[in-house]
Amino acid sequence: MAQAEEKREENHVLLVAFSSQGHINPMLRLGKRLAARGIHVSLATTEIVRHRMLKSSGAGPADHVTGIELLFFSDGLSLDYDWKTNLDVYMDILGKQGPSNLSALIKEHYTSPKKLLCLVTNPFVPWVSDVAAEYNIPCAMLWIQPCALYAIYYRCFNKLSAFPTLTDPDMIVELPGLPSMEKEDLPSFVLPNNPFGSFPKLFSELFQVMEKFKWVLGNSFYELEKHVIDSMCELYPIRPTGPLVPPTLLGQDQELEDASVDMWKSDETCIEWLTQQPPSSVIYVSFGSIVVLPAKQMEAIATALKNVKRPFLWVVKPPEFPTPDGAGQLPSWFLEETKDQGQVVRWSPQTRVLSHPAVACFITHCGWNSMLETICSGIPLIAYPQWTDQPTNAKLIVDVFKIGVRIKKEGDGNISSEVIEKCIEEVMVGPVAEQLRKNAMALKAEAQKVVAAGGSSDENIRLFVEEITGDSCKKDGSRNVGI
Ligand SMILES: O=c1ccn([C@@H]2O[C@H](COP(=O)(O)OP(=O)(O)O)[C@@H](O)[C@H]2O)c(=O)[nH]1
Ligand SMILES: O=C(O)c1ccc(O[C@@H]2O[C@H](CO)[C@@H](O)[C@H](O)[C@H]2O)cc1
Repeated sequence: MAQAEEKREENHVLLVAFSSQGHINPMLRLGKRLAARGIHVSLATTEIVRHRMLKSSGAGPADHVTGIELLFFSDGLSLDYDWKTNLDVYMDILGKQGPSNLSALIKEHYTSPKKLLCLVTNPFVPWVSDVAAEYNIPCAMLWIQPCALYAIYYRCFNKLSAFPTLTDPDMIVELPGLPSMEKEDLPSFVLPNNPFGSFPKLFSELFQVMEKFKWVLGNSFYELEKHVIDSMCELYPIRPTGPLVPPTLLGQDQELEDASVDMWKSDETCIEWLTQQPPSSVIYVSFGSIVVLPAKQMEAIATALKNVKRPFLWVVKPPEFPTPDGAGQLPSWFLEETKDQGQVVRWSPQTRVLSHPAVACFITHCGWNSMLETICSGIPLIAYPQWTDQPTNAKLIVDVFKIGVRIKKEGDGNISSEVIEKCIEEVMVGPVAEQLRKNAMALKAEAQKVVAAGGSSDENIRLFVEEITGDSCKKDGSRNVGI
C-alpha cells in the first residue's frame, strides 16, 4: 500500500456533509478539533461544492482545508440543476444516488474501509449510516442545529407529543425543557402546511432509526441549552461539542487555524467601511445563503433602514435562480437614497463583520450558524425567521437566551417597515437594549469557556475521541459532560 494511503487509514475519520456552506463548515471545525487530538480527518461532499469553491476563489481545485482532505461525489444531477425550485426532487435523487456514489468513493480512496474509526454525517444525508453499515464502520451524527430542534423532531417523528394538525393547526406545543410553542415558533417541517414533503419524510425515517447512530454530537453547548439537552438523556442523548465557529470568535486564534470553505467571494471593502463608523453604531442585515425575500419584504426592510437614519451594512446575495417578481432584489430607489448612510454587499466576511466594534446589532433570518457566530460576538439580534429551524431559533433568542427581539409578521404574513423600525430602536437604545447587550456579553463569555481546555464541549470531544479510538472502557454513547 502506498504511504499516503496507509496514513489515510490510520486513526481516520470520514466526515460526510450536505452541500450547503452552513452544513460543511461546522463539520470541518469538528474535524479540526478531532485533528487536534491526533485523528486524521477527511470530508466528503457533493461535486457542486467543488464547483462553487472554484468559482468563488478563481484558483485551482482545493483538495485540502487546513489539513483536512476534501473528497467529492456526485449527487446524481448536473451542476446547473435548479435544486432550489425542485428541492423535493433534489433530496429524493440525492437519497437514491448518494449512497452508491459515496460507497464508490470510499472503495476508491480506502484500501481497507473497515479500518476507518467512524463516519460522521449530518441530518440532511442520514443514509450515510447505511453506507457505514455496509463496511461495518460505526456512524456518528453531527446535529447542526440547536439541540432544541433535535428534541422537537425526535418527539414529533416518534409521536411522543402532540403537534399541530390540519384539524388543530393552532395548538400550543408543550415539550420538556422548552418554553410553550405556538405554531409560529415551531420548525416549518413539522407544520401541516409545510410545502417541502421530502424533509418530514427524511426526518421521520431518521428519527425512527436513531440506533444507527452510535453517537449524536451537537453544534451547541451545554450551558446554552441545558434543560432541553437534559430532557433528551433518557431518550437518545445528544452531546454538545460547539460552538463550531471560527477560533477567532472564541479567543482561540493563537491555538487553532480555522477550517472552512467559502462558496461565495466576500466583499472585504465593507471592513474598511466599518472601520470608519462609530463604535456600536451599525445595523448588520443578512439572510444567509438560501433565503430569498419576497419583493414586498425587501421594500419594508429598505424603508425601515432609510427611516432610522443609522449606518447599515446589508448583504443582498443575488438569487441563484432569479425570478421576474423582484424577489431578493433591492428596490430601485434604495442605493441612491441611502448612499451616504450605508453599504450593500453581495456576500460579506460575516464573522469579521459580527466581531467588528462598529457593529451594534444583526437583523437575521436566524440560521443556526449565524446565531452561534452572533452569540460568540456578544451582540444582540433582531430575528426575522423564514423556514426550517429558523422560527424556533427566533423563539430561543427571545425567550430562552434573551439576546434579541423578533419582527412580528402581520396577518397576511408580510412585515411593515414601522415594526422593523421599532425593533431597531428597541435593541439600539434604552433599558431593553442595555439588558440585551449584557445578556449577549455573558453568553459570549460562556461560549469561550466551554471550548477551552476542560470546558464542557472540549470534554465531550475528548470523550468522543476516547471512544472511537477504543481508549475508553464504556462505549454506549451515553456519557455527556454537563449532565
Ligand atoms: O454574507 C454572508 C452571509 C452569510 N455568511 C455565512 O454563511 C453561513 C450561513 O449559515 P446559516 O446557518 O446562518 O444560514 P444558511 O445560509 O444555511 O441559511 C454563516 O456561517 C455565515 O457566517 C457569510 O459568510 N457571508
Ligand atoms: O440546500 C438546501 O435546501 C438547504 C440548505 C441548508 C439548509 O439549512 C440551513 O442550515 C442551517 C444549519 O442547519 C440552518 O440553521 C439554516 O436555518 C438553514 O437555512 C436548508 C436547506
